[in-house]
Amino acid sequence: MTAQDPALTMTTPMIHVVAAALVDAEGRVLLAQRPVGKHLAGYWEFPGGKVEPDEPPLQALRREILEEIGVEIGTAESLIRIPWHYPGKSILLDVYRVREFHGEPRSCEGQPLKWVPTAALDIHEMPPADHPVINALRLPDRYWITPQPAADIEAAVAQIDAALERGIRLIQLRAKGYDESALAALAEVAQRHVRAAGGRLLINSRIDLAESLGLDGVHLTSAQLKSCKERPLPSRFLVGASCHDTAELTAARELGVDFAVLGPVRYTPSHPDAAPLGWAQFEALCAQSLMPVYALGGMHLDDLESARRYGGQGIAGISGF
Ligand SMILES: Nc1nc2c([nH]c(=O)n2[C@H]2C[C@H](O)[C@@H](COP(=O)(O)OP(=O)(O)OP(=O)(O)O)O2)c(=O)[nH]1
Ligand SMILES: [Mg+2]
Repeated sequence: MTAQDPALTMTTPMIHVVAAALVDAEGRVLLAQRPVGKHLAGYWEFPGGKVEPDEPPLQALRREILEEIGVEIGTAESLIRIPWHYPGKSILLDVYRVREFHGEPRSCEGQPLKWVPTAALDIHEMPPADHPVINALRLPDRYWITPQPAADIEAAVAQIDAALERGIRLIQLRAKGYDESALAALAEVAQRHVRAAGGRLLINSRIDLAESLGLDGVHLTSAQLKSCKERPLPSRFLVGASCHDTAELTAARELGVDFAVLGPVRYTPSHPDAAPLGWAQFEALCAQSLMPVYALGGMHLDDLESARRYGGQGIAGISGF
């Protein structure tokens, strides 16, 4: 990710910018090209603009989208907020996902428009503040971590199939008790099943296996965050990381991981000594994280709404959902 201007952090007033990721029936997202002569000219962005003084953000979003692309939007779901410092200018990029809109988007200000499948969104043609937004659009709202898998591979795969059946599309394979050959065998079969369902499989901590078996990615432990000097796998892999505090979230960001899991939000019997963050602290940490963050620790399906309200991508957990 492009470095921010450290001299600006704290001092410059933040400009609140609202933007809409309009999603069509095929799952494509609308991008608009910034005009010549404006800040970040030529980059492809999510349509939107500055919130006026005392204007509620959602009202600003409606106004900007009508002004720029001539459509009226229905429900807008808060997706992610990225505070970003450009040289000479600091923004809070506040992005909403909009699936309901009336009318065909048209260019009202002469700006070129295009629909892009989320898988094809390209960081190189989008403003730096938008890079984490791409991950937020691609990631689901539930991240399931396998419980200690059953001793035999068939039963372990059946657990994964059951999760796919429940609509889970992002899975972390965590199989601590498995020996080397059983782990590789399980990972290969699990990956095939998850991919066939259109999901993604990350393996816990084993960067080497993610690469050699061609898995979708790896989930780094907080200890690995300290030992890794750079992002361990290229961008075609998904890299997640376990974080508990600001320092770990900062380390994750500096490594360029795609998303974090943050917790424990609640007390959990699996980590009786860890002090729960609670939602207020979860929210404060998310707001500065600059990446999608899943809430972990005692999460159930009915916590999903809170996780999203407090700025998270969704919930992560082993049991619970
Ligand atoms: N709309 C939008 N702006 C973005 C994105 N990413 C990003 O860094 N920005 C920056 C570019 C600008 O510095 C600022 C948005 O300002 P803007 O120029 O669009 O504001 P506006 O539509 O209200 O237009 P105006 O005040 O210049 O007439 O946020 C994005 O995805 N969408
Ligand atoms: Mg604009």
